[in-house]
Amino acid sequence: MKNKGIRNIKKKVLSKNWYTLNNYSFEYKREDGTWETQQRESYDCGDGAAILLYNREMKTVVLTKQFRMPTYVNGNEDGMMVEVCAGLLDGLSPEECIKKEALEETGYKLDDVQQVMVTYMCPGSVTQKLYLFLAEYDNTMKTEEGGGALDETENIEILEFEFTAALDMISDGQIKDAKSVMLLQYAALTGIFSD
Ligand SMILES: Nc1nc2c(ncn2[C@@H]2O[C@H](COP(=O)(O)OP(=O)(O)O[C@H]3O[C@H](CO)[C@@H](O)[C@H](O)[C@@H]3O)[C@@H](O)[C@H]2O)c(=O)[nH]1
Ligand SMILES: [Mg+2]
Repeated sequence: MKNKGIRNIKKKVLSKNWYTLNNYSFEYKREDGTWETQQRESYDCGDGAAILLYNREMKTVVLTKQFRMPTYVNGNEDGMMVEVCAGLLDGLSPEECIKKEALEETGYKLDDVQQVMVTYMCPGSVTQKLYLFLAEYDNTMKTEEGGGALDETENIEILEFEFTAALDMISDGQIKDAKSVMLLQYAALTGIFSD
């Protein structure tokens, strides 16, 4: 840890169930050189990877739809979220993870994936680092049914949209998952569908 303005970090586990909630107390060096003690709760749900599957010829993208409880209890009417395929690393490299998740959730077997960004999605309270990928797909790569791992009760619906329709879904609020917005807008900004 390289920041000389931070010292005496102490971790206390507040909750350790599915994921882990820690409280960190630490000393922070202010501009006038004095040290102040701060407390920050920090939710550790592991790092993850997400991927936008796109087909250049058909100008389509593959997305998923699933129930997300944390959104249901905070204003998302039916709790359903349209998202790019994503999952937690669970000890795999980001690339290994996203290939496994893509097969499990969408049924597409990917060989080439392109990492385009690494982001902290909620840096004030969640430790998660998220690796964002793009990959081309076509029908020959659909080797499995998809839908998510049965033992994880994921119940994932696979959706295929015209790219322009997916962008419209951001504007009209049907897509409101940050990683999905970022990847779709990245695709638009870098012109992956232009010849
Ligand atoms: N029993 C139980 N199961 C849980 C719990 N929390 C999550 N799960 C299960 O664990 C699965 C994890 O699936 P993944 O595909 O690995 O992850 P995800 O939930 O799709 O995505 C996570 O990572 C993304 C990328 O980092 C994140 O964007 C997303 O918000 C989430 O944290 C979930 O689908 C769900 O079935 C819990 O508290 N209890
Ligand atoms: Mg997932």
